[in-house]
Amino acid sequence: MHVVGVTTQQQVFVAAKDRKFRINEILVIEDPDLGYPKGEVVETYAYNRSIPMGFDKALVDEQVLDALKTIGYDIGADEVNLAKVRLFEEAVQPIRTGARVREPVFAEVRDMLVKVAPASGMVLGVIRSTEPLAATLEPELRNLFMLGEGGRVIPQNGVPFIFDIRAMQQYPHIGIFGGSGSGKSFGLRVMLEELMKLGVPTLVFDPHYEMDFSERDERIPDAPTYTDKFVVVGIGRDVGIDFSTLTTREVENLLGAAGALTDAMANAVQTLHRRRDSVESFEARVSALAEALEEGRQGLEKRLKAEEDPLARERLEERLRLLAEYGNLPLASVRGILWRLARLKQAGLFAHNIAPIERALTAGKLVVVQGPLWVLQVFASSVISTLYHRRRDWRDARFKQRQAPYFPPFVIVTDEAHNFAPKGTEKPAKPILTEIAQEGRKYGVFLILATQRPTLLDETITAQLNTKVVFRTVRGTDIATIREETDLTPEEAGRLPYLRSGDAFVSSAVFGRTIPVRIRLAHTKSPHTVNPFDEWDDMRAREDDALLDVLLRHVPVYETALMDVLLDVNKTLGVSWDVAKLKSELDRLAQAGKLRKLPTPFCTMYDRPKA
Ligand SMILES: Nc1ncnc2c1ncn2[C@@H]1O[C@H](COP(=O)(O)OP(=O)(O)OP(=O)(O)O)[C@@H](O)[C@H]1O
Repeated sequence: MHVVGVTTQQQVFVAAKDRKFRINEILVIEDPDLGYPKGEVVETYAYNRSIPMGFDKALVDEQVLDALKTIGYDIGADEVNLAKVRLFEEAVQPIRTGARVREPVFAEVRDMLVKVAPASGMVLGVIRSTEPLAATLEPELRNLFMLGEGGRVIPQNGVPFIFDIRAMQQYPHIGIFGGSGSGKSFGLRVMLEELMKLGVPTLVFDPHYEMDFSERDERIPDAPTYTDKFVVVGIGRDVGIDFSTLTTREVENLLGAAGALTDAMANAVQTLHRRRDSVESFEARVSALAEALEEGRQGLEKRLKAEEDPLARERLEERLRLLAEYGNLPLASVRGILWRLARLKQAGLFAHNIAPIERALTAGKLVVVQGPLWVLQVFASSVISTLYHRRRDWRDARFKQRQAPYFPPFVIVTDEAHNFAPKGTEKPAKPILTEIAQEGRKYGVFLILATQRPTLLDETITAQLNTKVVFRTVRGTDIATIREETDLTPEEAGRLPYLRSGDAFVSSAVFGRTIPVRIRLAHTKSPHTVNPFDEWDDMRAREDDALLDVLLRHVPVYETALMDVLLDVNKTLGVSWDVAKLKSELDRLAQAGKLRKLPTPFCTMYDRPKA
């Protein structure tokens, strides 16, 4: 391989007769005067007899052709491979044309590619186009994972990409961007496995109910198990919000998340909520006021006059007091609050507290919080604020040499991040996520935010994501956002729509340049990996088996005597079929070969299929 054509201090062309170039591969230029500069292939071209060189004048000019001839190429006869190579560091003077070029050995590029040992970092996959370096890798960097290529499972075939979690202290927060099916969720799973490996306390919001790590991918030998490293909690089932700890502002936010609040409603909440209110005491006050407003002062007074029961009198007097105090609040607003409160209660939001989450995080585990998206948003805002402040209080207290209970540093992870912190609109968790994006580093609280739509994510937050993992992205507006927010070159941005599932560019301040990565195979499987059509087929097969079990108790079944069979089917399967439905099912099973249909002289008969 040789340098050919006009060279600059940033970029050269390299030609080769006997090998093809890989995009992103690293090459060393043997120019001792310049200290053996290294660069990365950013574009490749191949020429042969049918596409001779010089054909596309824009790229290969006379000087390239002359240089090739000088070093012994037979233009037009030989196959010529050409690569545009961008230097990692600008050379102090242009590179000498004709200089020899070679593949590096691993030791020469180690510092650029590997920043931390596999045991201390997140081993996310392989750096693409580093196959030539595999032979010279150190033993501790080999055989760390398996890769999935075209449906096959293959061993690690290059330099591992290991993300130094400690570097987050300096360059906090990670963004994961990619369109549907690009491998974003898969990549997130791999990251979470690595966080569990490292024992980093992690809080995951899982709107897709997919982050469970119990099931191993049996294709991967010796895959670690994660069962004791994570817990899954459901909002309303295991965790919830302790209403009595909420400030009035937080109550307002919560109710607003159940349905937008009008100004009058917000005012009503501010007027009616009292510190340390339980959900019951707050609801009782609001609903008593609603009844009082409905009945009016005169009605209440009339009833009070006629009422003799002391308890009932007390209730009426209480209503009159409420009316005197809050009678100016519109009934519709008060009812609006009740409706929103009921919605939150129905979601189970106030039935539990966050103790299970605190316990698991303190034990260095990963906690997956599941629930419908809107409930998750409400819950996230509350739990993140509480835990962030707990961490902050501990740090601040330590700084001021005061005592405060210890709370560990932690990572917050969410998919569909644009729903939690959208650009332009307010959502319950947005203020706290923005605060953590800006200040979290100081306290050891970090974000990993995944989204299909980076353009819709709040810009303040996007700007704070110091590492961005970019998967296949097709939408032009999202590509434009990614270009603005990363150091992806125009060539790399141009490749974004064509990346395979599981390939990504990692643009990170930690590395100072974009690194192309193939994400490793996850050790565990998502509960959703079953194809939905296979699942449907399975379901139907199971239903058929249950029906056949009943029918075979009655074979041969005569079409003219179906009553007993029907009663048994209805009772055993818990259905309420009529004779026509049973007949059609018998015919369907016969057609599927699961029963035999036989005409007899008097009627049709169904029997076991022949063995
Ligand atoms: N690193 C990888 N290696 C091998 N195959 C992968 C990899 N990543 C993803 N795939 C394949 O691509 C499919 C889609 O990936 P994934 O479900 O992660 O996409 P996604 O970007 O999260 O899409 P969505 O947002 O729709 O969930 C996976 O089911 C898997 O078969």
